[in-house]
Amino acid sequence: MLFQVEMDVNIPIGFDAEEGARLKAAEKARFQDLQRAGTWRHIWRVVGQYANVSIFDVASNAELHDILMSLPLYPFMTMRVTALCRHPSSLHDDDR
Ligand SMILES: O=C(O)C[C@H]1C=CC(=O)O1
Repeated sequence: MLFQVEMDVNIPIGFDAEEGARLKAAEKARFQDLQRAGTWRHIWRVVGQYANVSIFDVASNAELHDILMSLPLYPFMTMRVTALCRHPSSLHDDDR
């Protein structure tokens, strides 16, 4: 199952810089593990914002929920999730 997830990150001004750096490093490692596994299929930076648009490939809504809630930066994120399915005109068989 494919989902588009839009993530906006908002770390408050004045948040401990060392803890912020630790959380960002943990987030990057978690992201790269999920990317290698094929679960976090795509990510793009939204120009001019601390935000991304991502595509996840998961087995269930519950799996996506658990992944998103376990992200190190989750407490500082606002997310919008959109379920996707293959467009009938697509040439790509893996769009599902
Ligand atoms: O930078 C972000 O958009 C937040 C998050 C998503 C992947 C990652 O490494 O950090």
